[in-house]
Amino acid sequence: MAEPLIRMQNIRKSYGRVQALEDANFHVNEREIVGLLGDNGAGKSTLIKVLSGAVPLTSGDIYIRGKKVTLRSTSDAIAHGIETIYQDSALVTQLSIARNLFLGREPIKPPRFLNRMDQEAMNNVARDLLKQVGISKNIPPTTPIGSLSGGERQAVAIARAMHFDSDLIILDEPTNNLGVAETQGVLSFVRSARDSGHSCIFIAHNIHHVFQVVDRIVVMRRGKVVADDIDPKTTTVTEVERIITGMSDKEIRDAVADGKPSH
Ligand SMILES: Nc1ncnc2c1ncn2[C@@H]1O[C@H](COP(=O)(O)OP(=O)(O)OP(=O)(O)O)[C@@H](O)[C@H]1O
Repeated sequence: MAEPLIRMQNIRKSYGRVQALEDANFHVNEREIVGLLGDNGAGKSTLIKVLSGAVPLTSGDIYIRGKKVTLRSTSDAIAHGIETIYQDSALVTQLSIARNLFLGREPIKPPRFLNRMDQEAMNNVARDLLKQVGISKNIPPTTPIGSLSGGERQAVAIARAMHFDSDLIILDEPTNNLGVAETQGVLSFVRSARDSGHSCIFIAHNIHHVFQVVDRIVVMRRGKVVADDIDPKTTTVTEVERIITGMSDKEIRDAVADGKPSH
């Protein structure tokens, strides 16, 4: 079988005496959207922070396409093609969509020694990207981020990750505080990221949003991954909720072995 894009093996993370991750095993395949679910304190954010280089792991290994990597910082993770989009995705509200897409990585116009940003190149790329994620209608790339809705801002952050060729885009609660139409927009941006060859990890407390967009669901409990191959097409929301909160570890093992949670 092909190596997954990302494999995290026996990951442990302790914060003093708190064991946030306990031998967690997790993987993401190429072109796959994985939904990461779990109750408060289950360890989702810690797992993602370890993968995005934001916190160091205590022990365990991370592989990208089968090659072991060490992620010492968020820039390390970005250099390895892992981009994390938080709710407030570090966009600068006063700057245009185009400038935000290139923040810190602006193209320079020739002659290079004059060090002038290539505004036209940025606008052209921005126009294409906005079309790809489906928000090009009547929104010019020169529009300041401050005048976009929450959903459109998420789209810009996703477009940025797509343009800079992130293999894995991690979305931490991207639909929080969004209305129904905006949520549908964000879900479709996530699908377009997958369709153009990217993988995504999608974390959301709203399990219905997860069901609408992911290819596979992974559930964490008390620092461990307790189910990692739940198919949203053949499993119900109620069954997944039971795995998140209700079932004993043995019940989950039996249910996952049967391919379906028992009733
Ligand atoms: N910086 C920290 N210092 C100490 N303990 C922490 C820290 N961050 C997380 N923890 C603890 O680690 C455990 C896992 O927390 P984590 O935030 O990863 O869970 P989560 O599944 O993301 O929860 P939520 O859905 O509430 O965000 C919890 O017991 C939490 O209190």
